[in-house]
Parts: sequence; C-alpha cells; structure tokens
Amino acid sequence: MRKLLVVSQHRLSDEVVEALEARHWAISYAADLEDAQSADKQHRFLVGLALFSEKPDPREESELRKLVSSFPDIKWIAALAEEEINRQDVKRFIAEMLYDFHVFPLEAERMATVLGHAFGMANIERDLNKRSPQPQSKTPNRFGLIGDSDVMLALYRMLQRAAESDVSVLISGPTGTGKELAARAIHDHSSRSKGPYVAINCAAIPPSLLQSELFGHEKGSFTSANNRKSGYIQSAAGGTLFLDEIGDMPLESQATLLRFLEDKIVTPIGSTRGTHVDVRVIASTNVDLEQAIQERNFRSDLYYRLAFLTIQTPSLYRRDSDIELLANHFLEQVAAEAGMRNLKFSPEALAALRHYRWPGNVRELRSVVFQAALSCDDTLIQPEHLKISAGPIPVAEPTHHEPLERHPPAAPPPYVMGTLKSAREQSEKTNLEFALERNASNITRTAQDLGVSRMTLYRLMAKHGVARSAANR
Ligand SMILES: Nc1ncnc2c1ncn2[C@@H]1O[C@H](COP(=O)(O)OP(=O)(O)OP(=O)(O)O)[C@@H](O)[C@H]1O
Repeated sequence: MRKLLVVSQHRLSDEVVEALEARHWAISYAADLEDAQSADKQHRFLVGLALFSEKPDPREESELRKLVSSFPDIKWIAALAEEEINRQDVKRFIAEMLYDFHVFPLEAERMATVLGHAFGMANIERDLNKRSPQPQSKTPNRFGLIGDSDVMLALYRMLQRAAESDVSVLISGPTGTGKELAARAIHDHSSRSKGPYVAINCAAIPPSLLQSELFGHEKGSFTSANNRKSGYIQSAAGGTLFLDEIGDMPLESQATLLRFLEDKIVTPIGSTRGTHVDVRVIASTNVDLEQAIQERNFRSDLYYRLAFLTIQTPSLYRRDSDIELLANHFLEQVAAEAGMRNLKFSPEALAALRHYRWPGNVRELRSVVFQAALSCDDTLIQPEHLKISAGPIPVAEPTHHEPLERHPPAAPPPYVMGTLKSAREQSEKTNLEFALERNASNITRTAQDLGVSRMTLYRLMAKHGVARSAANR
C-alpha cells in the first residue's frame, strides 16, 4: 500500500479518491502541523499533497507552506487555484518546494499518475540515503553545526534548500538552538556568500533607534542626527540581512520593514528619495509569532512576507543522541583553549548530560561543559562537576549552582525535601516549564495541555517568574 499524506482543511473529491484507491493509495488527512507530525511518526510518508482552497486564502497559504517546509523528506504536490500560479511568490514556492502542482478542477487520472511518479522518485532517494549513512562526527559539518540526529539531518536539508533559493526565511526555535548559526550557514552557502552578512539583534537596539539604524537618516532629521548615516539594510546590499529576535521589533518599524520587503526601496529618515537595495532577509524568533499576531504585537502581513520558508531549530532534548557529540566537541574546545590534555567525561557524567532537560539548549550545554572542565582537577569529569549555569532561565529560586536535574527527575531535587507546600510549588513550576516547552510557548495550546484557562496560565507564569520568551530557554 502506498501512503499519501493530504494536508488540508478540505477533502478530496470522490472521483479522485476512487482513482487513488484503484492505484493502492491509502489516504491520511492532516489539518495542521501537529496532525501531520503525529501521522508522519506513524506512517513515514514519502508523498504528500497540499490541497489548497479553490478560493485563495493567504492565511491558509502560509500555513500550508509552513507545513510543507516542515517535511523536507516528503515529495510534495500541491493543488491550487489557477490565478494563484501567476503570483511571483507562489511560483517560487512551486519551483523550490514542490515535486509538481495541479490547478483546480483536479483531474483524477493525472493526479494519480503524478503521485505514482513522486512515489517512485522518493523510493529511489530513500534507498540511496540508506546506503550512504552519515558518519558520526563531533566536528562541525559544512554548515558549522554539530549533530547527526534525524531532526538535525532534516534541518541540514532545509538549510541547503534555503541556500539554493533567494526567498525570505524565518528561523524559529527555542533560545540557544543555533538559529544564528543556521542563518549564517544559509548565507555562506548561497549565491550571496561573497556579499556582506549583516546581523542585527532587534531586541538589543532601543525601539526609538531601530528605524534609523535599519533605514539610515539624513543630517538633522532628528535632534541627535548630526550627520547623514546609512542604515544596516544599505550596508547589507548584495548580501544578507539577519534580523535576530524579530518578535521584538516595534510595530512602527515592522510597517517600514514590510514596505521595504515589498518594493526593496530604502528611504532614510528625513529623506524623500528612496534607493533600491538588493538584500535577502533572514529573520529569527524564539517567541511564537502567531501568538504575537493574535495579541496584535506583530503584523500578520509582515509575518507572511518573512515566513516564505520556515525553518525550525530543534530543542536539544528532542535530539538527545547529539548531546554526547556536542559535549565532546565543547570539551575539546575548552581543553584546547585552556591547554588541558586528556580530559574526558566519566560514563556517569555522560549519562547525567543525556538525562538533563537542557532548557538553555546548546548554549547551556556549552557553558556547563566549559565550567565543568575548568573546575575539574582530575582528567575525568564526574557528575558533581556539572552545574546548571545561572544564566539561561530566570528562576524564582536562588541562583546558586545546583547539580543537574534529571529528566524525568530520577529523585526529587534537594529543595523538594522541605514542606509539602514547597514540593507542590516546585512541581507546579516544573510542569509549567515542560508544558510551555512542549508547546513552543504557545499560550492557548499550553493552557489546554495543562487543563487551565489562559488567564490562569498567565497568573502561574507570573507567580513562578517564567516568561513566555524565556520558557524555551
Ligand atoms: N548544532 C550546533 N553545533 C555546534 N554549536 C552549536 C549548535 N547549535 C548551537 N550551537 C552553539 O550554541 C550557542 C548558541 O547558538 P546561537 O546563538 O546560534 O543560538 P540561537 O538559537 O540564535 O539563540 P538565541 O535565540 O538566544 O539568539 C553558540 O555558541 C553556538 O555556536
């Protein structure tokens, strides 16, 4: 039986279903990313059909594109309205993401034939991949990243795809998962690699200055503008502009950025003359932008412009097979920097690293390994050398170093040994953090997951000092 994943809010017509079933296709429907992920876990699809509405709907389009780009191993065919394929962005989507496309009304026989071809191609590729397995490596690969887990291999394929195209990319993922490295890798492997790569952190620039930093200003256009200054966009001309933490961009700058992405014209503050600038934009976020849109903190039209291709960097706990590789890599790094030799992890220390939840992801792992190496007098790092760094999670508890908490906790941590009340509080906080992590900080889903209202969830987050953006740390 050939398995077909149909992602859509709609159903295929009886005629198409009959033609597919006659060719031994079993059809599974998925309405959203979560559905698709759980169906894929069960069936491992090789072929997918993105079934758009017959009447164009930009929100649905963005959802489907995101879904398609989340499964780079699947050969995708899309069914969409004829007027859609004249749009530039849709043409790019077709060229870069799809195996083939159909326009409505669907011809059952043609659809069945194309799906059959896609299935044949996917089988050949899968077979080739099986025969040349990736070697395990603790040195960074050509993208500057370490990790051989399935989720990382899928990430590399997405990076390659992004590097081969010139569309805007939105990289989302918890803090410390390598979003900045991913952006750099896309630039370095793209046709713009000889051009500049300019990275700015939207959260680090005061909102009142961001507009002029991005677009530049004329002399005298505001009180402190003593000279004419060109902005970051201009300095990235011919290359890539990386906008880190785009979710923190003020609404006013969002509007100007959107205009720029639409016409690629930069008009400095205080100027009436615009200049065309050829720049590719890659943005990253560790907050849920869809939630920010609902809360009216982020413009949906800008989101659709930026999220042409979406790439997710996975949490470290979703790829625990990479932990040892990363830990050994960082150990070699610190040993080389500090002139230490023969430093190794004991089997117990490695087990502790594998079982920890890593809320601060790779950044936290790096810091824990560095601290352990520097505090170890012997050549063998033991579990007691591994300390949670005070940095990544803003915790209500004292920030002294504590031994690694295991996931799931093997034994209650020491502070749970106090009163029943404090144990309850701690358990509430841990569950809250896990649920936020599981749901990528999406408030609605986390609240549902925990069986509480959104208001209660906000109250609990305030009580325990867990911020949404920090929830993934
Ligand atoms: N796969 C990886 N291989 C090697 N090092 C990595 C990997 N992922 C992340 N790192 C390292 O972890 C640290 C954090 O990475 P980076 O700054 O790219 O994360 P980020 O997701 O952009 O974080 P933030 O959201 O906080 O800005 C860096 O030191 C980076 O070199």
